[in-house]
Amino acid sequence: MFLRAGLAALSPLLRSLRPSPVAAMSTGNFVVSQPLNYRGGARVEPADASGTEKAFEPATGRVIATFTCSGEKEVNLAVQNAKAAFKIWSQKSGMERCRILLEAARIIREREDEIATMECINNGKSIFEARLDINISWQCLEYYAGLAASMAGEHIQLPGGSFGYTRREPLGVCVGIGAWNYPFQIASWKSAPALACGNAMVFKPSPFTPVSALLLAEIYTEAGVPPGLFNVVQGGAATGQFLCQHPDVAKVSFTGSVPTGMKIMEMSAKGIKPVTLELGGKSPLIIFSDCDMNNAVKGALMANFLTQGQVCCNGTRVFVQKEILDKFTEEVVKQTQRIKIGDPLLEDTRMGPLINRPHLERVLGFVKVAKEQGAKVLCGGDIYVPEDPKLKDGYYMRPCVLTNCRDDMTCVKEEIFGPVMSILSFDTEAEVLERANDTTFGLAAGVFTRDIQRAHRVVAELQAGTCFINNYNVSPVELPFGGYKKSGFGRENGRVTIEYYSQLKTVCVEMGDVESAF
Ligand SMILES: NC(=O)c1ccc[n+]([C@@H]2O[C@H](COP(=O)([O-])OP(=O)(O)OC[C@H]3O[C@@H](n4cnc5c(N)ncnc54)[C@H](O)[C@@H]3O)[C@@H](O)[C@H]2O)c1
Ligand SMILES: C[N+](C)(C)CCCC=O
Repeated sequence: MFLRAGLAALSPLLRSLRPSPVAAMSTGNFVVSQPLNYRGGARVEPADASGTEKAFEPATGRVIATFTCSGEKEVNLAVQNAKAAFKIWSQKSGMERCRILLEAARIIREREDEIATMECINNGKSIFEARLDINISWQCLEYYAGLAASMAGEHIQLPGGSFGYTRREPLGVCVGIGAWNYPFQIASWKSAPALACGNAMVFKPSPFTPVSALLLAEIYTEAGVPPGLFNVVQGGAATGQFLCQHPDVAKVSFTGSVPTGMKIMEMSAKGIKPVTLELGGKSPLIIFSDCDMNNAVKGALMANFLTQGQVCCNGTRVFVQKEILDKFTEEVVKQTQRIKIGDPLLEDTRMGPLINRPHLERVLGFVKVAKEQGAKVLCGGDIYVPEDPKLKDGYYMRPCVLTNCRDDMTCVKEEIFGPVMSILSFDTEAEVLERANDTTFGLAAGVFTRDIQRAHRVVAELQAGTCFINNYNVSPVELPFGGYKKSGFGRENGRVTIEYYSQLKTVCVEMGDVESAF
């Protein structure tokens, strides 16, 4: 223990002697040189393979890694490592877990720039946004560290001095499967509550963004978790299936699309495993004529263009009350055209490339269909080629604002997952509520109005798990996040998530004699 304390005291000094990894990283020169699997507290090459994948730098179109997808044997090794670590970790007190998670949060904060840079290179989001994501990530660890120390059951008095109590116990080995739009943040949102509750985790990032979860794994190890407590396996559907079907996995937490979520639920049902599903959306943003126009315009941009529009909870159906439609639209277009697109590692860039070529083409395809169905493109919706020659093969497009939209158009009904905002107009509150709720999704919704009674009345009627009043896409870790309807169930963040990573044991204690029925 003293040795560990001594090393911990020395580690800031040792870190300051390391060459800064950030200084060496810029767009166009990073390649992955270390194994991308993490097991037993170290990076490892997978023990077997189920194919290979390539990871790209979206800003340049360069391949940064060709890696082996983990097969059944590697998945099993990761689960067995997690099982062994679970035995040690689950015996620790909440306070002991709290200290280690706080140390991990501190290291993330210290390495924020390096992690954010890695996120930019592999995902394409701007460094400005990536820093926000990493910020939210360490806050999430801090938040659950705090809850770890105060997790407790109940004491219930029974007749005759007898009593009962409840214990909140961990589940065991939990699996996290992530999407590519918030790679580090998703890994943090899943692992922090899981570990705080005393579980171990095997995490599989999206094959498009395999890199940054490894940094989190290394940080947990440096902070002092037992080797094997947080493991990373790589791959796509096949690797994900091995994880979900593994008999020693107690829970699956999934972030991704609705069709994959259905498969995860089916597989988990066979093993009676609880699942958390954080799925897609097509969220409404309702702008009433009495809104603060400046804030409403800023809110609409926040609701549509973060991470190049590749955000699950984006408010892509922007309903604007008729009286202010023209003024609002004009201002939204003006501000959208000002968004600086380009190299995501430059400080003034606010929009980088989309995740890959097929996805860029898919998003442009949605714009094409929108035009064919009668929508009008007010700006963007086309490929953008930055001046810098090293970016010419990147996956850039101009953010798009569509008007003349109708509720039955494809661009209004389907999740595009790109920088495409559809503006619709409405007359009355009752009408807009009906139209806003007319979707199979229910992830998020927003309302801009100065009328406080209307604001609360409207959100009470909106069928969405996360609602914003006079803002959009902010995500304090203290607030639960998750969906209604086909956008999934279970929650991430907030106190309630403890319930999704633990189980309740009831203990009934007799203080007298047994009154037998026989
Ligand atoms: N609600 C949320 O919190 C949230 C957050 C981010 C993204 N999303 C949603 O994610 C989608 C985009 O992400 P995506 O394209 O990575 O989604 P996806 O469903 O294609 O993939 C998500 C993850 O599932 C894995 N996977 C794919 N098939 C699988 C299978 N059969 N079994 C097990 N794992 C499998 C993938 O490899 C990946 O890691 C969008 O719909 C978006 O709205 C939701
Ligand atoms: C941090 N945001 C912007 C709320 C996004 C959460 C994850 C959804 O894709």
